[in-house]
Amino acid sequence: MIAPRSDAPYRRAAAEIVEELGGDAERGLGDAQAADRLARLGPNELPAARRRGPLLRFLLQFHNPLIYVLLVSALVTALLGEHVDAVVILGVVLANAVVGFAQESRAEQALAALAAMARTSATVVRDGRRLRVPSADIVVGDLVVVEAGDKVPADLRLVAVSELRVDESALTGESAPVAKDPAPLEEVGLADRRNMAYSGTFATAGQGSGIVVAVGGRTELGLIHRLVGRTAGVQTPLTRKIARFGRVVTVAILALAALTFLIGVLRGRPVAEMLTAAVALAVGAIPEGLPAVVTVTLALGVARMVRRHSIVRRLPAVETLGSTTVICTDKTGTLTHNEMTVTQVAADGRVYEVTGTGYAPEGSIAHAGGPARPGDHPVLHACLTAGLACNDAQIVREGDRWGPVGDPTEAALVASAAKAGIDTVPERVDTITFTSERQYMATLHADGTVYVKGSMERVLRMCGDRLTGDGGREPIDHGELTALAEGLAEQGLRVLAFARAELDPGTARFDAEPPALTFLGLQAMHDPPRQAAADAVRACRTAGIQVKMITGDHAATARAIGERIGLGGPEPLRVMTGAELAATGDEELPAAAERAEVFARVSPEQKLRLVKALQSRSHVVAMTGDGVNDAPALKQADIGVAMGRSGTEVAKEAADMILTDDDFASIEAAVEEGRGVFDNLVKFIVWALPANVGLGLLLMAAVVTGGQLPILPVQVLWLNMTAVLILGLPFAVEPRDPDIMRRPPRDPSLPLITRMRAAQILLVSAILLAGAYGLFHYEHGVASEAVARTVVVNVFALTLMTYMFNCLSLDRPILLRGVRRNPWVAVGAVALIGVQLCYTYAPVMHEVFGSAPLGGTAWLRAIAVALISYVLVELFKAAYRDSTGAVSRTRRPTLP
Ligand SMILES: Nc1ncnc2c1ncn2[C@@H]1O[C@H](COP(=O)(O)OP(=O)(O)OP(=O)(O)O)[C@@H](O)[C@H]1O
Repeated sequence: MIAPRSDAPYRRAAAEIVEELGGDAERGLGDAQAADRLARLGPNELPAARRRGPLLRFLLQFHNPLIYVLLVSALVTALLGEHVDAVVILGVVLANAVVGFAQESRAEQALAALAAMARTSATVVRDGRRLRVPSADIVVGDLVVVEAGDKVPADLRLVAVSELRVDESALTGESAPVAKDPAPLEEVGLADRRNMAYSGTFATAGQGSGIVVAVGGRTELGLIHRLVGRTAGVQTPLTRKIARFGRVVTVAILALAALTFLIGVLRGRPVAEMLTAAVALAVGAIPEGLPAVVTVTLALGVARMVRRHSIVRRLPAVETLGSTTVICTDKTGTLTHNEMTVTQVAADGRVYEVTGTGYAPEGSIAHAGGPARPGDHPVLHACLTAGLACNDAQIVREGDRWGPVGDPTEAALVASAAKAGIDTVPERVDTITFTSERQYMATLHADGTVYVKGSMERVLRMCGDRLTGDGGREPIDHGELTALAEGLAEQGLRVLAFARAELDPGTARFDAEPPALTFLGLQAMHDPPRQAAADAVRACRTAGIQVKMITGDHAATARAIGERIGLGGPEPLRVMTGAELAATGDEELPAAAERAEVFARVSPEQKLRLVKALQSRSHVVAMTGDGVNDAPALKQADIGVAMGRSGTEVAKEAADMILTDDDFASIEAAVEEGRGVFDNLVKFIVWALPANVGLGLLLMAAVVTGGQLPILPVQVLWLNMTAVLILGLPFAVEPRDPDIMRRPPRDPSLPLITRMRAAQILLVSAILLAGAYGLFHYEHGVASEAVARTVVVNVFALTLMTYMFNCLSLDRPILLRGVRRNPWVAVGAVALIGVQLCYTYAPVMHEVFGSAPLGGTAWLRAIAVALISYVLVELFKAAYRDSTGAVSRTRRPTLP
């Protein structure tokens, strides 16, 4: 890949590099020094993929078969001496390009803004203090700290590590994490990649620190990036499908236009007239605006989701969200606030009540109605001390509130210890960190004491006896303690168990596992459920979406919280534990996974199995996760959702969507937006296509029956420029249907345009054909050709207007309510009437477009067609609604 150079940083001693870069391997750079380097050398960003310049993007708007047709026809028209027509066509082509350019730029801007939001942050040491800064602000010489879950923000020459493992697959394709083991500061050591951590890779375990040797485009990732030059597109499966549909239709219509031309000429009609007919046909029938509308609607949907706290990382997720059938969610932080407060402590056979709220170290500990001074309750004292000793968190005062720094579970233990006046512990010399798999944490202190805390099951297994009030020990009764813990968990409390052991003072390290322990007690903490989450769960149930809780917590805690959030509705919750999951074979798992609402004591690996099991039952699964080990499940899920606040960079990178507020309600909101985007697209397409089909049919009918052309190319262009744009616009800002979350999820295998919608499109096309063709011949009999053509244009414009009202809901009549919900509908209607009056009466329009003034009865006839169309479509919708009876009624998804 990249030839190793003799001066490559991994071939040099870290100390030498630190000196050369003017850094400090302990205190890092100074703030001012870092700011200066940032200003001088620029941000730590990969050079943006070279974007096409605005001029090129504008010119590309002309790269479109329809535009070619128009340009050729402008040329032919000019050669025929019709200069006005030629200019009109060119004007329309230009306007079309401007509109397309503007829409595309808007979509790209929305997506660029998103990319900026999804940027990562990193930990640096500056002036001896650790800070979290945007990765872009990192400069060469910075001392960077990475921990499990972090993305390495720049190329680092490592100076110190502790069990650091790095997933370098982004760089090397090798998926097994690489153990990092740099040479000491002054040495070169093995002179290989183990000395380094590279930008764009992920720390999957342990931690380490290193000096930044390269940033941005100068990192190894940057070099590769330059070689590959990837450009991120705005395409999704849907936009691709629509673009393909557009291409097929375009080719078909061009062929049809050529055929029409040939038939006409063979029948002896003038070539110029047939050319005009063919051009009008091509212009009228090709749905040229469709792909742009789809892209813009998706981009607008993405922008709305940001306002509702979800950042979509991959555009296709917007489409998938609308068809989500199952949401698997974490408990802590997503369904609850992740604000832990210890409310009860069980020690020495007693249960103590702890008062106080939040993380404030203010409150008291009471037993049997009286205060319990820790001095009189040595086991209680030992249990609270263990909570403070085996702990990496702090509580800090912010204004008049106390907040946690670090793991909220641990911060709660700091607060409970403080309430008993315990605030110091012996110096710590070694640690076994907590992981969800390990389920405990252990610390070794200078006086030889080992403190352990973790889940009840795990800690009890390590305990041989328990501490008694007189300082002695007695055998433990597992059954009794388990019952005690479950009693607390059933109240929805998160229960941690505490234990300790004594080693020889001066022991410096843990051997593999902690020794046999003495049980101290339990602390149970309250984590208030989120009210918004409960509402959102209810909304999901109504929308036919199952919500499942997946948690590492105890089954009883999970069940109690699940009940409070309303996961099972009125029915009792079905809980499956990780152990049951492990005992269930791949064949039975899908059915079991579908049945249960709560999965407790589940490991991240089991999440992956669960997603696959649900998908095997044709579910579209959204899954949340925040840890390093959640990444595979997030990738496997149809919608991987990472937590913006608590999530690791690894999880965010694997996810399709990031919640900025970690709240379950935001997932529900995103699903709602996803459904809305889809709905609006369908509405727009169902509304827009009849104009194309109707115009195509009208022109073919005229040529086949040998009559005069009922509409000229410039008049078709007029309709495209006015009616289609003015009336199409309100669809872009159309609010979601109020009953959008009362429908079942969309079946992703269904086509965008179902049979019923296709029938509706054909119905309106037929009305347009009959109305325009009939009135053209009638008017032609009593008035001039110009008048007859003006009537045809007005029939199209007015019918598209009444049809817009039909399409505001695809299944319910909502004429007035629709206007109140979306005032742009009224604006569009009034504007359209305005421009049509201008078209009909302004002399300049007569010149340019060949229109003519209409009398009152001609207007009435055109209006009649529009109204008849409105009524017929409403009847059609009603008939369809009655025949299925399904549309707006709640329906639970049918479970096999
Ligand atoms: N910092 C910690 N130290 C020791 N034990 C812990 C710690 N945090 C949690 N535990 C114990 O481990 C169990 C599992 O915790 P874990 O963090 O895996 O659940 P969780 O992933 O937070 O739950 P959720 O999936 O709902 O977010 C908890 O029930 C608790 O008993």
